[in-house]
Amino acid sequence: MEVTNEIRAKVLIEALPYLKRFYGKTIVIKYGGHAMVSEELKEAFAQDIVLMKYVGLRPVLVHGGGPQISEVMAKMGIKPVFIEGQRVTDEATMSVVEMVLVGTVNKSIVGLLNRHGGRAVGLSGRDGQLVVAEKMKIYRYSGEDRPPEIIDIGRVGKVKKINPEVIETLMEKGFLPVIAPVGVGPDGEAYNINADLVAGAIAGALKAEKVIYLTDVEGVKDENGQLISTLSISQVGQLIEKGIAKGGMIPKLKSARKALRAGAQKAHIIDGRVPHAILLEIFTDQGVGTEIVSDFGTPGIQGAETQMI
Ligand SMILES: Nc1ncnc2c1ncn2[C@@H]1O[C@H](COP(=O)(O)OP(=O)(O)O)[C@@H](O)[C@H]1O
Ligand SMILES: CC(=O)N[C@@H](CCC(=O)OP(=O)(O)O)C(=O)O
Repeated sequence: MEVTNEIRAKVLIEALPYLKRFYGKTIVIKYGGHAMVSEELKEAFAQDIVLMKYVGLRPVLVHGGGPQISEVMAKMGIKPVFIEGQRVTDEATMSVVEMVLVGTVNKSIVGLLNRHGGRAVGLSGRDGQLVVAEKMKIYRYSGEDRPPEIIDIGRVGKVKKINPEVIETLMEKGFLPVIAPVGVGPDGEAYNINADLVAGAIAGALKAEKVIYLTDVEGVKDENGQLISTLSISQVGQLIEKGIAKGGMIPKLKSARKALRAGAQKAHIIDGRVPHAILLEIFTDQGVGTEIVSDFGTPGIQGAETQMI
């Protein structure tokens, strides 16, 4: 198709209401390890983030790196094990996690963004006590008259508190924070935290306009494999309880629900394999993936879902 000047102008004008609406607003983006595939996609991703920043939005990036951790573990002869989407993390695994997330993945994203003029600064949740962690226990429902089974998954954390001052200070000075999901425990020790949970907690603490999870599926699918375009937080429990949302989708949905309850406006789960997925979501009428919205006043559907506490 020939791109005429008329089409070029139309595309820019279509973005105008979104530019006005989101000017000065904080957008938290979770960049999943599965979305960091080709060089071409990484470049498109970096352009989107830097463009957002230059048109006056305040992006904050939280990245994952699960597949990259598993790859290094495999080379070391350690077999990755996941329970409810959480990596079982013993001491040896924790060293690999921190080395890969903070030492390799974080630095390469910072480098990529800075090549595009992003003024990115890399941090882990240990810097400035940004992400205070406590040990996560997994409680599994084991029948009506029985106490829940407690599963110990090692040095895996959940977010206890976010101290956002360090990222606020960086953003005020025009820097772009890029955060690796490693938290700090009460004795200064490192905790491995699922990046979705960190992104949601940061979005909640910053009362972000949006939290966007970039992943490797179109969005959340229903029991028939059809894309759900809008989901309210009261439907999240049921999707998990019925086993429709499984594995890595569970922490995304729970974290989105938590972010919205804490004051973030909206969450989106979108396909990071689509070039410029973020721009399409924020600046066009079409919207992509699944949006998750609040429905205060509607009681949540509670069930016997496995709880990550
Ligand atoms: N209901 C669902 N809809 C869409 N994806 C789902 C659903 N349930 C489970 N998933 C799985 O969740 C995965 C995304 O989570 P994950 O692998 O952790 O990605 P990331 O590394 O991007 O965080 C998808 O690839 C898909 O296999
Ligand atoms: C506890 C836990 O599972 N932590 C994750 C942290 C990285 C992550 O979340 O990466 P993705 O977003 O790419 O999946 C892990 O070890 O894989």
